Amino acid sequence: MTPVLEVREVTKRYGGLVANNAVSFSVAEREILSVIGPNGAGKSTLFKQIAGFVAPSSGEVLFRGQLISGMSPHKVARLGVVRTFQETTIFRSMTVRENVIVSHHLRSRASLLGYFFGSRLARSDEEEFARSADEIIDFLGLQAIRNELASNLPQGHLRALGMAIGLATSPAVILLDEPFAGMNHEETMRMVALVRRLRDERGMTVLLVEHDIPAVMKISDRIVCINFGEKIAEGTPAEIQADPHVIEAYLGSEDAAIGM
Ligand SMILES: Nc1ncnc2c1ncn2[C@@H]1O[C@H](COP(=O)(O)OP(=O)(O)OP(=O)(O)O)[C@@H](O)[C@H]1O
Repeated sequence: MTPVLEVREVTKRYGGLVANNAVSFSVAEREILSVIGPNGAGKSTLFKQIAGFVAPSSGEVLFRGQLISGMSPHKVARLGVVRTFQETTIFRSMTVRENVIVSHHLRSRASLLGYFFGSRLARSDEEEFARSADEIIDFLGLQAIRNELASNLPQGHLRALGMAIGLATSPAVILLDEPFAGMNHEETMRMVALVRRLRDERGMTVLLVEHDIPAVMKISDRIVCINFGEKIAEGTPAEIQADPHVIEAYLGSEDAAIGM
C-alpha cells in the first residue's frame, strides 16, 4: 500500500549545526507513529519540515505521493497534514466554540475575511461549521468550556483547544507535538484513549513527538528514534525497547533511562 507520508533523506542545517541528517521513514494510513529521542535530537525540526513551517536543506516529504516539503503550512494543512499544539493560532478574544468554527474556514470555499465581513458564501457555510464545531467539542469532551473565552483557559484546556482547531480541518494526518506534556497519569491515559479514537473513529493517521516513553510504548504502532539529528532505530515498541542504540542514546542523556 502507498504510504500516506514519506520522509526521504531529509536534512536540515542551521549554519554549521545539522539538526536533521538524511532522515527517512514512511508512515502507513491509519498508523500511530511516534518520534522519540533525547533533548535536542531534532524531533521538532523534523515535524516542522513535515508540516511546512521549515523547508528542508535537502531531501523531501511526500503526502500520498505529492511533494509537500517547501510548501507553506497553510497549503500543507489544506492538503490534509496538520500540526497542532505549538504555533496553533488561537484567537484569545473568542470563545472555544467560536475558535473552532473559525478554524473550519481553512477548508472552506469562502475566505476568512469573508467570515468576518459576512459574505454570502461564508454565511452559507456557517451552519455546517457550527454543527461540526459542536461535534468536535463533544468528541473532545469540552462541552463545559464551550463558551469560555480562550484568554481564560488554563494550559491543559488550551492544548485541547489546539487539538479541536486541528480537527476542524479534517486532516488525514495529524501531527501532535508532545500531547502528554505536563499531564498526570490519569490525564495521559485519557489523551491516549482520545488519540486512539482519532484513528479508529475518524480514520486519521497520527504522528507524535513525545518524551513520555511509557505513553509512547502504549500508544504507538511504530516508533522512530532519532539522536543527534540521525535516525538510529525504527520498529515496534518491543523492538525499540530492546534496541541497544536506543538504550545507549537514552542512558547518555539527561532524559535518563528509557524507563518503561
Ligand atoms: N531555528 C533554529 N536555529 C538554529 N538552531 C536551531 C533552530 N531550531 C532548532 N535548532 C537546533 O537544532 C537542534 C534540534 O532541535 P529540535 O528542537 O528539533 O530538537 P528536539 O529533539 O525537538 O528537542 P526537545 O526534545 O528538547 O524539544 C538543536 O540543537 C537546536 O538547538
